[in-house]
Amino acid sequence: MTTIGILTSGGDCPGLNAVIRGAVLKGSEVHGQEFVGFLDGWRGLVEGDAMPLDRSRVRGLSHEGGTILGTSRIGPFQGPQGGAENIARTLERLGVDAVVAIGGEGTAAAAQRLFDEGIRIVGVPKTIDNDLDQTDYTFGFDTAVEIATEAIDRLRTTGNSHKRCMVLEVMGRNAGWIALHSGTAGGAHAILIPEHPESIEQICEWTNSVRERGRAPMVVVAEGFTLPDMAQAHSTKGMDGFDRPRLGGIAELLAPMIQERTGIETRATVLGHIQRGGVPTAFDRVLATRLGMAVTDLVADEQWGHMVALHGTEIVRVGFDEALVDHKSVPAQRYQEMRVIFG
Ligand SMILES: Nc1ncnc2c1ncn2[C@@H]1O[C@H](COP(=O)(O)OP(=O)(O)OP(=O)(O)O)[C@@H](O)[C@H]1O
Ligand SMILES: O=P(O)(O)OC[C@H]1O[C@](O)(CO)[C@@H](O)[C@@H]1O
Ligand SMILES: [Mg+2]
Repeated sequence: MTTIGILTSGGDCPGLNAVIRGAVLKGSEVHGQEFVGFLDGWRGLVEGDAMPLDRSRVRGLSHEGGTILGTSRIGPFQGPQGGAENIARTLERLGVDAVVAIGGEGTAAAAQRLFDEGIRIVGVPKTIDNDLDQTDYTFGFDTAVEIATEAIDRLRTTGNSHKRCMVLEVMGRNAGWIALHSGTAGGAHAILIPEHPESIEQICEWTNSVRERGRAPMVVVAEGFTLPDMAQAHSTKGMDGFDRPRLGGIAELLAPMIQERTGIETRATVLGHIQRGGVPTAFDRVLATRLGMAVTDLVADEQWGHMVALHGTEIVRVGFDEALVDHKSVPAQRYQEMRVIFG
């Protein structure tokens, strides 16, 4: 009998619970596996803090947002109990044979290091940012885009009523996927993403041309966007749990610049964690459930150091090392495709 320890790490996102449910149901039914859940991401693994996970615990979970296991940005190499050797001892003490880490590119990087040092670990890709390579989509992204699109629709009506320029800031860290997809779906007049800096003059040219047609400009900006003279993404919120700058606030910076240069009254909205909360879309529930089920096969086949991924409509297996070669950024051509209709 194989016992699997599941953990969720990094920012939470809708669909995590559906993965856990998919894994527990298929693993116990098809492979005779048993499950425990490590609490609060890598912290639970490092400290041996786990809860039992059986069929009854995962009942009805596919539509529930968040993660029943909790999550954090604490790393597996941090603290006196961290590091592969200590973790191996903890796993042995708890009778856990394999670890399933559900997370984004940061979690995959940590899992790769643990795998290199002998831990039997596999992964499931997740993040609203959609920036993990070697998978076409991560669950959570579709839900975030849906929420951001609804925000654009709502900002549009109030913007139109007051003839204002509305600037919406969305998440994504150093990737512009949420901005590009929600901006496209919501018909934004300009979409600003980290991969492709735009000057304030260009942004104002777009907003002016919208006003000249008698419309209220709608600008969507990703939190990681930079103007050409900015050395790094705007950050005034200090560091995260892994000592990286927390991004955000670029919309508040841009709005007065646009207003001053164009004379159009401008308002900024920062959507924030609303993008990560609540129920997953049907697409995310299906993807998450399939990934959760597939990861139990990966464990049964002892294919350590791999994660399940979406290629087209198929669930496939890829090495963490392959997924970590590149960060999945918005390609120039994908941005240019939309940019020709800005303004
Ligand atoms: N290169 C690394 N080596 C060791 N640990 C890492 C590494 N990168 C990230 N981690 C650990 O894994 C945690 C999760 O990574 P991160 O915070 O980047 O989120 P993520 O998995 O990318 O998910 P999301 O982007 O959705 O928040 C980090 O907070 C950190 O503790
Ligand atoms: O929840 P926290 O720690 O504030 O992190 C916010 C970050 O997490 C994400 O939501 C997911 O990686 C990013 O888009 C955002 O920059
Ligand atoms: Mg990430």
